[in-house]
Amino acid sequence: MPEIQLENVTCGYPNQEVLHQVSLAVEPGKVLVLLGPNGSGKTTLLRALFQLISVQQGTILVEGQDVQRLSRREMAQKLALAPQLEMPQWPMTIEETVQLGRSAHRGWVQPFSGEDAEHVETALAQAGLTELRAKKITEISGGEWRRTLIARALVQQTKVLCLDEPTTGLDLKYQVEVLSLIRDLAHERELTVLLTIHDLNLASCFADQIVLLAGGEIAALGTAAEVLTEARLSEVYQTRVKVVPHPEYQTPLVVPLL
Ligand SMILES: Nc1ncnc2c1ncn2[C@@H]1O[C@H](COP(=O)(O)OP(=O)(O)OP(=O)(O)O)[C@@H](O)[C@H]1O
Repeated sequence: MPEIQLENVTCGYPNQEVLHQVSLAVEPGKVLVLLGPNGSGKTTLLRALFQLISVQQGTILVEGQDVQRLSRREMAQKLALAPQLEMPQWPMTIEETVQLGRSAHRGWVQPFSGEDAEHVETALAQAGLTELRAKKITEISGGEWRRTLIARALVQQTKVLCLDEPTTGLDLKYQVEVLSLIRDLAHERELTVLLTIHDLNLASCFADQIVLLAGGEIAALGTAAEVLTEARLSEVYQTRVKVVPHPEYQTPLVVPLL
């Protein structure tokens, strides 16, 4: 059974329908990468999955259950999101922010357990934040904040992890570290990952499956080699590209032509 399944999903905003009849499935332990030009509907798809916007038609299933029937708490135990646009509001520390990710498991009033603390330690280390844990989130860099959001999602210990542009603002080392970590968690611990990204070459290296969105519809779905073709990318992104074999791996490398 797929961990996540969208069946003919149509959704959007009061003044604009964004996704039209989108169907896709993510198998357990796989990394599915959503690609597509600005405004193609990637974030809208994640918002629909998390019920932040309602689905006008179709269904979204998580572990075979309709998300519309799940309570907020059940959702938070099944799905974690590292959002794209959240801004740090209060002068909390990085550690306190990451601890918030445990609330779905212990509720707001129960004390923090040893198990909660262990998960926080692990997530801080995985996101490279152990040394920075005491820093106020209002006084950290954009990349440190991005890693804090990823750690807060990891600490939820859900089976499904969704990340909206997780590498934006990260330097090269952390782009590779974050995506390697997420891919390893998927392949070794059966975490199911759905992420959006603009870097076609990172998508090519790290995705098990790619969905290319264009104008709220699926333009292509498959492996990197199946989806990332010169003709399709040039058409969808309206710019010329060359696709060559990666010098080290069996994945396509996309080079823009000026
Ligand atoms: N809150 C909103 N209210 C109304 N329309 C919105 C809202 N958020 C996004 N849209 C519109 O929905 C469409 C899809 O936006 P979405 O954010 O899903 O695209 P995206 O593929 O994630 O883009 P990007 O790569 O720029 O982040 C766009 O035309 C956008 O203007």
